[in-house]
Amino acid sequence: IHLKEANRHRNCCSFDDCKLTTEWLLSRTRHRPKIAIVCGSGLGLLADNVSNKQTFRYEDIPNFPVSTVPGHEGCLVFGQIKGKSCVFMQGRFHLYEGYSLCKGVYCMVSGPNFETIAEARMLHILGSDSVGMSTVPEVTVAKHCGLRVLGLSLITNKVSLDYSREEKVNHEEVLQISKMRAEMLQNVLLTFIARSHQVETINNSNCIYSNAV
Ligand SMILES: O=P(O)(O)O[C@H]1O[C@H](CO)[C@@H](O)[C@H]1O
Ligand SMILES: Nc1nc2[nH]cnc2c(=O)[nH]1
Repeated sequence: IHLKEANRHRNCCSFDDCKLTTEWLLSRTRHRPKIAIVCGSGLGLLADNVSNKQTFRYEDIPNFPVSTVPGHEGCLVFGQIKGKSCVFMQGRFHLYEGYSLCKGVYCMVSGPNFETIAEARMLHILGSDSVGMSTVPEVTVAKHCGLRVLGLSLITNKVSLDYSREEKVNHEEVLQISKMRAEMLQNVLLTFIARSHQVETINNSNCIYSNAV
């Protein structure tokens, strides 16, 4: 499947676009890497010595962005190093190429009921990417107190924008998905806490990254 060139420079793909990319890759490789390495300019050779190598050109992967900079081959390379599955990105994406980080807007409604389809459509038109019933009040108060805040929200369900859609959101589904993803979130939290001293260092050096935390 090839996307039109114009589509390739969109900053964000939808959930369904990313799902298609994931399924396409999962069905073509047996590698299930836990380590991913993004190779900088001219450093694509870091992937040269992997065993059981499997290479996909970015342009052949559905919904995948393409590299435009010389020295960035534009390949996703799966392989093993010391028996561990890895994936290398031979070519990365830069702000100056028109790519940017995928940021989302979280919006809160007071609940306890879920938003109606009309309300969901309104939030969508206003630019919201996700909706919950919490977090905003806590963050507002925390910022007033001068605290630095990191909000982690688990996206548990799709919000319906369509009257013909049969499925309705329900709290049981939210709890079920939360339970399924709790371990993953726990790992994110553990890693974050373990590395929080790095964040301190980065903040103290006034690196732009500090704005993300
Ligand atoms: O925001 P938390 O408390 O995680 O729970 C969210 O999930 C519930 C909806 O199923 C609501 O209570 C909403 O606030
Ligand atoms: N407002 C809102 N809060 C949620 N919390 C979990 N799922 C939802 C949802 O679909 N809407």
